[in-house]
Amino acid sequence: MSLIQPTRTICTRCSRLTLTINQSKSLKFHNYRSFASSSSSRSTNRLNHQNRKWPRLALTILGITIPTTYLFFPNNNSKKSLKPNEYSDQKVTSIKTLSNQHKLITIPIDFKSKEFFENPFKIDGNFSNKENNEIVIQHIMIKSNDLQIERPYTFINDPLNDNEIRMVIKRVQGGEVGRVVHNLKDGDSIGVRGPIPTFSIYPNKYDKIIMISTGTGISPFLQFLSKLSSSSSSSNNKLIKDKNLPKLHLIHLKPLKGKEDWSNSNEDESFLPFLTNKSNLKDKLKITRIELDEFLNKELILNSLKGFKDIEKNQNVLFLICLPPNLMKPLCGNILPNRQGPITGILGEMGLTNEQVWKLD
Ligand SMILES: Cc1cc2nc3c(=O)[nH]c(=O)nc-3n(C[C@H](O)[C@H](O)[C@H](O)COP(=O)(O)OP(=O)(O)OC[C@H]3O[C@@H](n4cnc5c(N)ncnc54)[C@H](O)[C@@H]3O)c2cc1C
Repeated sequence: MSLIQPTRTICTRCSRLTLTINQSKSLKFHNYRSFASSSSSRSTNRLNHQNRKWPRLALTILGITIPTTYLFFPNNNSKKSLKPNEYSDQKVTSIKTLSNQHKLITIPIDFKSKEFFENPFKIDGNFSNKENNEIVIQHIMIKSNDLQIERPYTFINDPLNDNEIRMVIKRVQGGEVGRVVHNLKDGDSIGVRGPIPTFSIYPNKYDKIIMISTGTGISPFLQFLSKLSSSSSSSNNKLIKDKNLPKLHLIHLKPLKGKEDWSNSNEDESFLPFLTNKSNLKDKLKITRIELDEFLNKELILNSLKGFKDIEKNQNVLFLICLPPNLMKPLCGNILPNRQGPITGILGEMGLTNEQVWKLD
């Protein structure tokens, strides 16, 4: 059975869309009504009679063919795949309130978008070295249509595993994109581009990886641990197996008194209670919570790093730090414009270098 496809043309006179079935029996929807109403002679009536039949037949054919055509040849504009360099409207399928300031946002990803997670590219533009188990931590950009500004957000899960990206978005006072996201309702759409690489890491290269965060600074670590967990449990990845995983230590500062500890809730399976139960990370992952006392307390940090002394001189330790400037500075020194800056503060005093400490925005 052959499909009769209407040809789409734009009328040069009136610029309106014209659907044409077969060039010889051109049916111009926008002309039909005026043609029929203006005819008065017999011949015109006969023509009218014929024409009355044609539209009915044509409409019947179109009624069958347009939906069929749409099914098999969907319009390109309807595809909503993610692209790193171009915004597309993405549907937000779930919005959960985690605290007064935090919302958990879920955006499903389609089959085509998966390639960016399956074969992620790195900051240097090259594809990740999957054979050597390189893991790329990624973020997406969300834009505010009102002000035409964009902000980066790091998802907390492994999209390849979950077919969706999930993010925790904090609303800060006077914040524009935070306001836009917090006003969304389930089913609304938002402009997204990405994924974009944040940093990449070869976990097998290290004996121990220590991650220190507070608030939404934990997001890159939740993503890293989710990706590590799914790659170590995947049967086709022979190299990252439990025994090859580094020791993992996540030190997450507790929120100030009176604020909700969303990362310790059961609201999402990337959060701490689920991470600690992931069978393939269980023996490797240690989670320490530190009471945040406005300022970073050296004693508390050193206490939480107990056992670290054993490997202090070991080159194979990596610190990943994602803290706001007021906490980053006393721990390891602030990030300088366009570069990491020297390792100072508590970690600097311990003799750690830029090789062993990565500061994250
Ligand atoms: C790589 C990367 C990943 C990120 N991932 C996340 C994420 O997963 N979740 C998330 O919530 N944010 C994340 N951020 C921060 C985010 O991109 C925005 O900076 C933040 O949401 C504020 O944007 P806004 O438009 O709402 O506020 P803006 O209009 O940019 O800021 C309004 C005011 O709030 C201040 N402000 C900005 N951020 C904070 C803050 N954290 N605390 C207090 N005051 C602040 C600004 O200085 C300004 O005065 C990430 C940033 C980077 C660089």
